[in-house]
Amino acid sequence: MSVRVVARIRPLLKLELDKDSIVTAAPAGNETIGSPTVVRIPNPKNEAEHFSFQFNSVYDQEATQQDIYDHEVAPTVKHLFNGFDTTIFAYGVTGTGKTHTMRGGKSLADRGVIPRLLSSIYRRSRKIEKDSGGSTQVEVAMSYYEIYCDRVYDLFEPPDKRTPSGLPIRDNNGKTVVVGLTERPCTTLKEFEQLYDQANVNRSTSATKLNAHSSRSHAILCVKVTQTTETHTRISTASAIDLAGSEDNRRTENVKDRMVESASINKSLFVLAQCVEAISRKQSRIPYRESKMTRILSLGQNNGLTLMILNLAPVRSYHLDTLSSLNFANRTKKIEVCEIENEPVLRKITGKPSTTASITGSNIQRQPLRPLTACVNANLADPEKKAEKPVKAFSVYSDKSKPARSSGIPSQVRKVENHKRPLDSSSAGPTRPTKMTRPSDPKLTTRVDPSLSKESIEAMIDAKIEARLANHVLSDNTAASLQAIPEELQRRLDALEQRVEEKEDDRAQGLQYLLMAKQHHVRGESVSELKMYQLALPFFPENQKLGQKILALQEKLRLKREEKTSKPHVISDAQVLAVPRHKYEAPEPVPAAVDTKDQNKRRNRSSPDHEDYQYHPAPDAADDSYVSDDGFRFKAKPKPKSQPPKSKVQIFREVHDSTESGARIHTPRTQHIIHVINSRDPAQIRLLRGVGAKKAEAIVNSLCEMDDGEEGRPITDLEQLGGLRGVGAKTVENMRAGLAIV
Ligand SMILES: Nc1ncnc2c1ncn2[C@@H]1O[C@H](COP(=O)(O)OP(=O)(O)OP(=O)(O)O)[C@@H](O)[C@H]1O
Repeated sequence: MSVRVVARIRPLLKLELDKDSIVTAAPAGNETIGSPTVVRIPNPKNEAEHFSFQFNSVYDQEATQQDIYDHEVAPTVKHLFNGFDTTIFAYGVTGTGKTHTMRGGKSLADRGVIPRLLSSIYRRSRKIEKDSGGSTQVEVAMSYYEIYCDRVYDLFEPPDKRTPSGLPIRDNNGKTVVVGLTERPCTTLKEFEQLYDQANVNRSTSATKLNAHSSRSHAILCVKVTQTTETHTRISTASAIDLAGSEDNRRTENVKDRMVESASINKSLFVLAQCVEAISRKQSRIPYRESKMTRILSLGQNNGLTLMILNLAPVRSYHLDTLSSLNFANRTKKIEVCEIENEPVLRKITGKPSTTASITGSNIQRQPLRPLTACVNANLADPEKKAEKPVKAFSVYSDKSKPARSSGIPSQVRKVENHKRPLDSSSAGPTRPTKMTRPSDPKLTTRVDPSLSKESIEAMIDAKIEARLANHVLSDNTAASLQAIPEELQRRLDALEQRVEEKEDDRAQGLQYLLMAKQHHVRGESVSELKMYQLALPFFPENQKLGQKILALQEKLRLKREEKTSKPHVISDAQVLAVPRHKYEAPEPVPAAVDTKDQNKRRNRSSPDHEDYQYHPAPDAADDSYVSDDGFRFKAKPKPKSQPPKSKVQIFREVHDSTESGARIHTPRTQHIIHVINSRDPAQIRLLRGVGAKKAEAIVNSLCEMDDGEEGRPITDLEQLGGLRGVGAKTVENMRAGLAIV
């Protein structure tokens, strides 16, 4: 079963009424009537041509909240009660209507997917209780948290009470869990709404140029439904995720904090795109661990139903962003997820399981919770369980167009196919490999496929270590049992865990550079783009495409410089770049041209790996494949090969000089550094030598602190720069040494 992907085109907003809509919904193929399943958008290079993207369903500007809920979400409710976990997430660029779709407004008509879903859950609960004559009890509990700047915060805790480092997440038998999250029971819709509204106040939102209430975090709501009969308990979870939107900071005009948030949002979405890319290429390693959001979302790993709502803005100003979202969604719809229902467990006679987490904000003791989208049931962990598998009955989402909606707002939901799994799985054909069906006998798992690469074996070992660590943390709730672990063993476990984290940090750093390179590429800033690729290279030293990309960019810049030989003394980005030598010499191949008219033919001509090429707006943008995961293999970060150029121009020797009036004038190099620092743009600052992502953020924070109420006070010399927190003379010297005329 693949992830169901539906697109929703939002209406024009008040300020956009004079703008033209370029994104439209259409029926598939040559049909003129029927439910739209295709998004059409012009080729930015040739408006006469149109790109078409097919999804499971497409909702145009007129679609109401009720339409989306009735057709897409309501059918999942009964599966939730049949024991399937469901995940619904909204994806899209900032300001395209994700929060509107998920949360919506306060009026009845405006209510989004989440309140409607809860309303259905409560209705169904009451019905089940009534129909069973009270022998089945249904309890609903919720947890709600956000991932802000790659840290997990409980939204039931006000920001001032949060631990700055956020809640830890752990893998438990391959599932991701947030440790120490509050879980609140809510017995009525009213109670839910109160808790939900209260928690939303704690969510990080800010005004940007594109959205007055822009979400600065990914918000994950988990609703746990526990059905208890006299003999069994069945738990399933609905996760509703409102992702933060990707942002083009030329358009948001973000500054300071917004930029830092934006970098984190863009990075996590970039990693998500990487995961989707890796899954669609069937790679053995999916880079889930490179961001908390992807770890938690676990797209393609979670069992149950997954629905992605792709939110789109219809206007031209979003053109390239919309294409990029469409490309992403196009890959996502190919992801297969496993349809495994949660099995009921025999109930212990002593009483009902509590749906209430015993942990509250004030209680320091951490409690492991069930995972979120990749739901783990308490029952799964129960080794003694021998419950019969219920017959599965739920619809399988496919890429086929859904049946035509009869009129504007149909009352009938999608036809449901029954895909029943035999009670005895051994009698059926091959079962899908899932975490739940994996043999638990260690002897069975030690057989290693000889075709596995060294890296994938390492990754497996790391995953095992992590799982053991998580088991260890999660299975022993009591302090007493923790103390029982010998000190030496604990120390070694800690060291192992640290090693895994460090590895991932390094790799994430490399990906961060690639992300920045892509951002510079989109802005046409070739020099910065090159710099970012060079910074990424030590993390992926064997990636040939990356090497070729660097060579091609160097060549492009060299040609540009030759054209500008008449201006040798003007310091520019190109001049301040220290270019390391690299072993790759082959010139970069010219990417295939993009067209849609004849998609199939073109597809055959372009790389077989890239079936989405035809949708890429520009030839350059199509050459993204270097960021895919297959070529990257982790290596310990080698020392940078580039050395500062030996012959430096004397003009840079002096930090500053004095004019007759006593005022300081700076050398071009100093001027450049001061200019970059005063831009307060972490992306620019980290181009300076010796400045990583963290330091760039620290510098911007330190500058903001310096403002002291006065907006944007600039630094005027290198002494001031050296005085900033976390900078110092050595860093300043390093920054200067990184600048030279080439
Ligand atoms: N279908 C719709 N009908 C009416 N208004 C809409 C619709 N979708 C979005 N809007 C309006 O568009 C604006 C932006 O929407 P919203 O805040 O939901 O965007 P977002 O994608 O969540 O943005 P961000 O990623 O920045 O949080 C809001 O004012 C919202 O009310």
